Amino acid sequence: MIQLVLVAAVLAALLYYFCIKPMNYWRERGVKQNDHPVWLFGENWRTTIRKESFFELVVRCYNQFQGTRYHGIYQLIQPTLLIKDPELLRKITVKDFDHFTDHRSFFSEETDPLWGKNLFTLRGRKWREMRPILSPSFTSSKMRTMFVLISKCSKDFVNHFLKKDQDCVEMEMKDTFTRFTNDVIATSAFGVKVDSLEEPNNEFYSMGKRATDFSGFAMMLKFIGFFVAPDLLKYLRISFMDSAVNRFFCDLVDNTIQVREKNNIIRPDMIHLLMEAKKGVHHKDENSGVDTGFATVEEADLGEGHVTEITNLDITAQALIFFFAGFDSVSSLMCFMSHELAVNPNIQTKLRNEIEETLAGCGGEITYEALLKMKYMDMVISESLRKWPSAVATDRVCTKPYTIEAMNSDEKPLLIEKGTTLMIPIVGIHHDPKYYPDPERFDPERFSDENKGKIDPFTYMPFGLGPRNCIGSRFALLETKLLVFHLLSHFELIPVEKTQIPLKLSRKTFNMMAEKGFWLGLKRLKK
Ligand code: HEM
Repeated sequence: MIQLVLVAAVLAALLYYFCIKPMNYWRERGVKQNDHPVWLFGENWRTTIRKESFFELVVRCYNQFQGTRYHGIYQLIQPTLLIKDPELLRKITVKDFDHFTDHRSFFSEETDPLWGKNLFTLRGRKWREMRPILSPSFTSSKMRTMFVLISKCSKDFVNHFLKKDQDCVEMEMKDTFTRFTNDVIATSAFGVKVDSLEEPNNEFYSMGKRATDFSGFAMMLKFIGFFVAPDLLKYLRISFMDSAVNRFFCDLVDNTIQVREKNNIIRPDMIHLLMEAKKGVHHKDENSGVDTGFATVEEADLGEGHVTEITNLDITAQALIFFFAGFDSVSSLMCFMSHELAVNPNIQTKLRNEIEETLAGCGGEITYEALLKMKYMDMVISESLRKWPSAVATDRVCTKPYTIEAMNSDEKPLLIEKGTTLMIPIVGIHHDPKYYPDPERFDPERFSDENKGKIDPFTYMPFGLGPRNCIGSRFALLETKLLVFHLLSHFELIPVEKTQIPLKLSRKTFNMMAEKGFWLGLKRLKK
């Protein structure tokens, strides 16, 4: 009997400690929070039972407690401070960046070295060392070099469909665009040439799909496990990534490095820069400080004669995060943009007119400079990223205690403890009518020369904010512009029977996917 009581007491204590107590974290600090958070699941309950997409979750959380600058939520059992006020976002991501240098990570270097060592997950000094090594891969001069590689992939892509000799080709765009982004990142990050439309089952593409497949219930459970009890998973040596995928990418990078070293091959790609860094050679290029879009943080002072030690595993980890981001986020942007162009034919016509004028202006062959000068292209992409940001939210972890001073009588100074997670609700802000009237309307004019000056930079953040923003934003934009340029030069994007209008988001995947896929028709233009 005593044993039974003891077991019950221990269970009750565990239940209280793990399920109930964490859900009072914000209340105890006088911060507004949901009165009845779901034990153990917090705000993630509806996504777990697939009643809500992550996009919907972020918008719903953002809209709680209107008029406050921040409030508390629970991501599973993790207390998270959701920041809504643009000025506070500026402080956290730029001015007082020193207190919030890290992203949250639940991967361990031991069980998932490729996830644990990549730039997104790296923390503190390790991140400060790695970011300046990778930044030179994305400067304007590197983008000019990439332009040639990406142009080739874009032309191959369009030719593949021109060869079909059909007036209209109907297809699911996520699969199609992912094949394109796969080939682009394969050549520019890994130095590998593949054509995933002509060879649909090539190993690079299959492994990429396996590495980025986060669908399914088992994956959902794994995610929850990593979130709620990362140490337990580490102890049990459960890894996030499939071991075959790990091996494939590690072998690929090892072999590439060996062949290049043996044959003295120099290719202007990311593996080359990392190989140089491994030897202790640092490339200084324009913007080689941490380019944030809003501020430039100089390269970290690592001390006299400091040489960052880089292993082949580090190189693979960085190449893999580039691959992951390039594979999925960019293809999502292309899908949403194509959908909007298909359902807004007047916008598509205006963009095609600009494409034709630009092409005529540069003698029938698009140049890097001419592409970058296209204003309407820029406006359409900016609006696509506003309405459908591939990353619906991002985060920061407090690395040094920080106080948010009170701004009005409803607030008290709030001490943020080291280790606290903060959410930057990108999609919530992008859909706030206060900043973007009629937010569901797709309207590139919001970003015209006349209007864009009115947008507060801290209310537009598809690539995040401050020194920890997206390192690949220029690359993503260049790739999307080139693809759309070549595509619209030859085809009209049209809705077909299977096109879902209005588009609904899938509740089954972690990444942004359309519930019924992105079905569209490519109708050949009569020339
Ligand atoms: C449309 C495409 C893309 C979108 C919307 C996107 C968005 C983002 C966002 C929101 C973040 C977090 C920023 C923050 O916390 O402030 C991020 C980080 C990152 N992105 Fe992207 N991204 C895209 C494409 C790419 C590409 C093509 C690459 C690489 C080739 C890339 C590499 C990275 C890396 C390495 C980080 C972590 C940076 C760090 O922690 O220092 N992304 N991205």
